Amino acid sequence: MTTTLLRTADELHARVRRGRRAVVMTMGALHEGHATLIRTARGIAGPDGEVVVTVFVNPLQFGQGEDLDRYPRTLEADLKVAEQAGADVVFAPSVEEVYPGGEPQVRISAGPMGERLEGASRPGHFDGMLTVVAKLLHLTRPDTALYGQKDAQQLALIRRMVRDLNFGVEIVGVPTVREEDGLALSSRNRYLSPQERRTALALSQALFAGLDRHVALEALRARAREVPATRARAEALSALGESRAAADAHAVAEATPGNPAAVRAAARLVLDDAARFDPPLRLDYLALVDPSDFSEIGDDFTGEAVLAVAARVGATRLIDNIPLTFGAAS
Ligand SMILES: Nc1ncnc2c1ncn2[C@@H]1O[C@H](COP(=O)(O)OP(=O)(O)OP(=O)(O)O)[C@@H](O)[C@H]1O
Ligand SMILES: CC(C)(CO)[C@@H](O)C(=O)[O-]
Ligand code: BAL
Repeated sequence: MTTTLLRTADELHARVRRGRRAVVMTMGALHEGHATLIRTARGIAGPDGEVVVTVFVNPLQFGQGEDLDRYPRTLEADLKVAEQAGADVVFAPSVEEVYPGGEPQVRISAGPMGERLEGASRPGHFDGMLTVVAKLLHLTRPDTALYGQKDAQQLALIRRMVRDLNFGVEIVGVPTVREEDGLALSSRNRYLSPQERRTALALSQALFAGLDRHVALEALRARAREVPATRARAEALSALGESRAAADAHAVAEATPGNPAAVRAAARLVLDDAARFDPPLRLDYLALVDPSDFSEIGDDFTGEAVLAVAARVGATRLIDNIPLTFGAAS
């Protein structure tokens, strides 16, 4: 398969559409995470449809002092990755092509969800991101658009925009692709020195520590449901001198409340440790949130949640997250 490079909206519009169109939006510097999105898009579009990959470093979503100028731009290599993964078209417009009148005066507002976590650390980021996503959806007119779970808040906001503003496009989320040691693939990983990369591993390790604690507590919780009179049982076992069994039954009885706090604490321990590494990890946030609005979940929360982390290592800011389900088994 040969991938066609298009640079202008006119070229894109002149292209005769065929079958189902699936779009993957990127800022370039493509890696295996992007390739996975493109392969998934190929599967959705099928052999008779088409896959369009956009490559555009959007100035609108970068704040002052962020890495807009040094963000890697590697179009030649990107074309090869896109082609190998099955893209029909790479649409790589210039800034002037996307914003012909300069910065747009009318923009999408991300609302309250866009002010939390990433939005609090990067004011205006999500307005700029949604504005370009809206433009790219209008330019590429896909049936389906795919985004990575790695940028969970971005994915949630795009879903919200599409629903709230009736964009009429299917949004598909793709699970995070990781290195073998757990580090989430990210274009910004290429900024890291080997020492910084070692420290950066703490992000995913913290999430997995939170996940391990979560799995253990959910198992206890499920057992608590099976044994209704657990506290009474613990006391009875204790009275009989069965101290280990009593301690176990006690843990089951106490497992129900406080799971989110315990998950946060387990992750936090790993991050606190990494704050003492050389170079140190500087935590921006660790949060356990409801993915429908990215607000912190309470101790009695049940359903899908996201454990999210953002931190700086040297001059590089990285994010990662992991989905967790509370009270799954009933
Ligand atoms: N490791 C990954 N797994 C799955 N999807 C990913 C991964 N990394 C990026 N993506 C997705 O690829 C799309 C384009 O992302 P982008 O070009 O910003 O790459 P990135 O690696 O996230 O870069 P950055 O370092 O800027 O965060 C987004 O939908 C993003 O969520
Ligand atoms: C969705 C996106 C391409 C918009 O610029 C960007 O935020 C990204 O690469 O995740
Ligand atoms: N990967 C999300 C885009 C950004 O960091 O600007």
